[in-house]
Amino acid sequence: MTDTVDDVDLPYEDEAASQQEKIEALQERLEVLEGQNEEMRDKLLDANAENNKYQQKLERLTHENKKLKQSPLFVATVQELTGDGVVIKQHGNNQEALTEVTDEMREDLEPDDRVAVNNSLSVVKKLEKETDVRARVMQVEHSPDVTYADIGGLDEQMNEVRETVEMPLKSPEMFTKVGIQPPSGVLLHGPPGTGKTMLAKAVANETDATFIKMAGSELVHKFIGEGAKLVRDLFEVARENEPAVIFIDEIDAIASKRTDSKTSGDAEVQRTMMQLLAEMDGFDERGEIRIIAATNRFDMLDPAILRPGRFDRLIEVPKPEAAGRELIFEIHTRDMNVADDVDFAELAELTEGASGADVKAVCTEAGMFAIREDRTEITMADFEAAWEKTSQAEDTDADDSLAFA
Ligand SMILES: Nc1ncnc2c1ncn2[C@@H]1O[C@H](COP(=O)(O)OP(=O)(O)OP(=O)(O)O)[C@@H](O)[C@H]1O
Repeated sequence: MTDTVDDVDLPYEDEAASQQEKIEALQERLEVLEGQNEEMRDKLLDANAENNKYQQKLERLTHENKKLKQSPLFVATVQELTGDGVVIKQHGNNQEALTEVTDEMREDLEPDDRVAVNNSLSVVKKLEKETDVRARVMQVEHSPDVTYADIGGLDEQMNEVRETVEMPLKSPEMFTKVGIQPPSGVLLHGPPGTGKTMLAKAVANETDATFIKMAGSELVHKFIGEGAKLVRDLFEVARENEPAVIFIDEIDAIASKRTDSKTSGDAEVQRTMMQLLAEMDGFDERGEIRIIAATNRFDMLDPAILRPGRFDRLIEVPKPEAAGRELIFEIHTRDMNVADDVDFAELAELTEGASGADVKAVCTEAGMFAIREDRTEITMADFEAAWEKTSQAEDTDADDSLAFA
C-alpha cells in the first residue's frame, strides 16, 4: 500500500500515458488521501477525547483550589502523631482534634510544627515556624546607618519628619510643657524609590532608636489570625526595644479601601488592619515608640487609617526635581572616582523623571561601564550611557507590565 500521495506517480508529463492511466493514477492518489484523512480524523477524535478528559480534570482542580482558597484556613499546632492520624491544637480556641493526613504530609510533620487547617480541620499545609515568620517579616536594625546627609532633595519632608518623629523622641518634655500630643503616626506617600525608607531610617539613626521595618504585604495571610498576631508581635518587639521607630512599608496591602467582597481573604486583611488601628489607638503617644508608614498607592488607602490619632500627618515624598537629582548624584558619587568632565547639573537635566533609586542605579551602571573598559575613572559618557541603559530598561519593564496587564 502506498504510504503517501507522493508515492503515487502521476504520468502527466508522459505523452505516451493514456487518459485511462492518468485517471487510474488520480484515483490511486484519491484513495491514499482518503486513507490519510481517515487516520487524521481518528487522531483528532482521540485528541478531543484526551482534551475533554484534561479539561474536566482542570475544572475539578480549579474548583477544589477555589474552595480551598475561599475556605478560611486556621493555624494549629501538631500535638502528637498517632497510628490514626495527627492530634492538632487549633490556635485561638485551643480546640484539640485528631485529623487524618496523607502519608506524604505525615512524614514531614513533627510535634510542635505549625500547620494550616481548613474548616473541617484537615491539614492543608505545613507552616514555617513562628520565629522564622517573625524574622522574615520584621527587620530589626538597632542602629541604621542612614543619615539625613545621605538624603538629597527632600529638605521639606525631612523637616516635617524631624518635627513629628524625631522631636517627640528627643524632647518629649516640650510636648508635655506645651500640653499637646505629638502626631501619633506619620504617613509617607509617593512613588517607589524616592527615599521614604531612608527618611524613616535617618530619624531612627538620629534618635538612637531601634528601626523595626515590616512590609504590609507580609501581613497579608490567608490563615485566620496570623496577620493580626504579627501586628501584636510588632508592637511587642517595639516595646521591648524602646526607643523604637516602627516603619510599616506598603501599608496599602492591609489598609486599602474596604471592598464589599466577602472572601475570607479580604475579611482576614481587614481584621489585620483593625488590629493595627487598635494597637495605634491604645498606644501612648508620649511613649518612646513612633510609627511611620509608607505607601506608593495613597489613593487606595482606607480613610479610617488617616483619622486623627492614627496616621494623621501625611507627608508626600515625590520624585526629585532637577536640583534634587543633582544633589542625589553628588551623594551617590561621593566615593566614586569621577572624571573632571562629569557635570551633575547637566546630568540632572538629562535624567528628567528619575527617582532617587534611578539616580543611584545610573551611578552604579556608570561605574560598570568604566570597569568593562578596564578604566578606573568614570566619565560623563559613562553616565550618559548608563542613563540610556537604565531608562530603556524601565521603558521595557513598563511595556512588559502593560503587555501582561
Ligand atoms: N532622596 C534620595 N536621596 C538619596 N538617595 C535616594 C533618595 N531616594 C532614593 N534613594 C536611593 O534609592 C534607594 C531606595 O530608597 P528608599 O528605599 O528610601 O525608597 P522608598 O521610597 O522607600 O521606595 P519604596 O516605596 O519602593 O519602598 C535608597 O537606598 C537610595 O540609594
